[in-house]
Amino acid sequence: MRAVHFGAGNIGRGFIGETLADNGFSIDFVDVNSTIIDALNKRGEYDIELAAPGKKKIHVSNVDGINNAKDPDKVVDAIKATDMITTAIGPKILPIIAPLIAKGLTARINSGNTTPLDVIACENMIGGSQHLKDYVYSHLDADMKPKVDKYIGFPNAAVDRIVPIQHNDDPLFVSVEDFKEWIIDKSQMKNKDIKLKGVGYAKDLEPYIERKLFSVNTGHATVAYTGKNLGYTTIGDAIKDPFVLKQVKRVLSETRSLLYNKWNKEFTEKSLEDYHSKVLKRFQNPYISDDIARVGRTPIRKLGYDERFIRPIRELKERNLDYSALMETVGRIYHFDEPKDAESQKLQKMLKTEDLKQVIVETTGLKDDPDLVDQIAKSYHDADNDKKN
Ligand SMILES: NC(=O)C1=CN([C@@H]2O[C@H](COP(=O)(O)OP(=O)(O)OC[C@H]3O[C@@H](n4cnc5c(N)ncnc54)[C@H](O)[C@@H]3O)[C@@H](O)[C@H]2O)C=CC1
Ligand SMILES: O=P(O)(O)OC[C@H]1O[C@](O)(CO)[C@@H](O)[C@@H]1O
Repeated sequence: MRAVHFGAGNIGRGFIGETLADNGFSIDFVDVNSTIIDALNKRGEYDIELAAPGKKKIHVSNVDGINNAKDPDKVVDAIKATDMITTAIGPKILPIIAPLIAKGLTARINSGNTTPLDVIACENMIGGSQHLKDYVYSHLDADMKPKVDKYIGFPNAAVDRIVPIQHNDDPLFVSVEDFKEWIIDKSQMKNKDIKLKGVGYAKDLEPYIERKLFSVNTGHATVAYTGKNLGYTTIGDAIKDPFVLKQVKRVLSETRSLLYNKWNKEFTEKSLEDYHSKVLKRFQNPYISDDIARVGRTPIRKLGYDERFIRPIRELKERNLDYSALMETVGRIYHFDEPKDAESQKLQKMLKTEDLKQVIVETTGLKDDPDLVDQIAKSYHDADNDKKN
C-alpha cells in the first residue's frame, strides 16, 4: 500500500506518517521544504520520540519525499497509483495544493485507475476534507467532476496530538506527546476496505471534531493568549500561573456546557469532564516545551466565524449559556503581538489604522451581531488591565 501525504511537518511526520507506516504503507511525503524532502530521499526513514516517561522511540521507514514546487509532475504520478491521500499542511495551504491534487486525480482517472480513493485533510478545522474538495473541484474540468464524484471520497477527519515546533539537529526527528487520536467520517469514505488500525471511524464526525476543537484547541489557545498578555513565552510557564489555569478551566467549563447541550446522546457530562481533565494534563506535560507563538499562531484565522472561539460563543449565546471566559480570551487575542507571525502583525496594523469595531467585524465575520461586537470591544479594552495588575 502507498500513501501520498502533503505536509511533511510536525504532525505529518509525527502522527500521520507514524500511523500510515504502522499500517504497512510506504509514504510519498510532499512538501516545499527542501531540507526535509532531501533528507527523506537520502535516508528513507526517520525517528519519532514520545515526550513521556521512558522517551520511547518509534522508527518510521519506507518513506520518500517529493518537492511539489520543483517536481509537480512527480506528485501527479504518485497520485495516479496511490491508495490514499492525506494532508497536514495548514488550512490556508489547502487552496494552494488543490490544483495539483485536481491534476493528479484527473491523470489517475484518465489512466483507467478507478480504484476508489479517499483524500483526508488532517487539519485543525471543521469540515477540512470537504473544504479541500471544494477547492479541488474548482480546478476540475466539467466532464471530470462526475467521475471524481464516483471514485474519490473526501471524508472529514479530526486529528489530535500535540507536536510542538522542533529544535533538533536532525531535520526529520520529531518529539511528540504520547496521546493521539485520529477519527475519520466513515460515511464519506469511498474505499471502505482500507481501515487503519489506530484510527477511529465515526458515522458522524461532527460531535468528535467539535469536542476536539472546542477543548484541545480552544483551551490551548486560551493558555497562549492569556499567558502572552501576562508576558509568558511558553505554554508550560503560562499554565503554572494560577490566573491562567483558572481562565482555561473556566473556558473549558463553558465549552463543556455547549458540548453537553448539543451532543448529550454521544457524551455524558462525566465523560466530558474526564476528557477536559486529560486535556489540562496534556497542556501541563513537563516533557514538552511548547511556544506560545506556535499555539497562538495565525490569530486572524483563529478569530474566524466557525473557529474555536467565535463558534462556541455564538452557539452558547443562542442557548442562553455563559460564555464570559471565552469572551475574555477573545479580547486578549487582539493583543497578540508576535513579530514573526504575519497575521499577528497584520492584526496589530489593522487595530492602529481602522476603527476597532470594524476590525472585529472583519476578523470574526460577526456582521449581524452588533451586541457580540460590542462585547468583544469591551473585552479588548478590559484585557489591557492584565498587564497593569
Ligand atoms: N502540530 C500539532 O500539534 C497539530 C497540528 N495539526 C494541524 O496540522 C496541520 C499542520 O500543522 P503542523 O504540522 O504543526 O505544521 P508544520 O508547519 O510543522 O507543517 C506544515 C508543513 O507544510 C509544508 N508546506 C507549507 N506550504 C506548503 C505547500 N504550498 N506545499 C507543500 N507543503 C507546504 C511546510 O513546509 C511544513 O513542512 C495544521 O492544520 C495544524 O492545525 C493538527 C493537530 C495537531
Ligand atoms: O494548528 P493550529 O490550528 O494553529 O492550532 C494549534 C493547535 O494545534 C495543536 O497543536 C494540536 O491540535 C494544539 O496543540 C494547538 O492548540
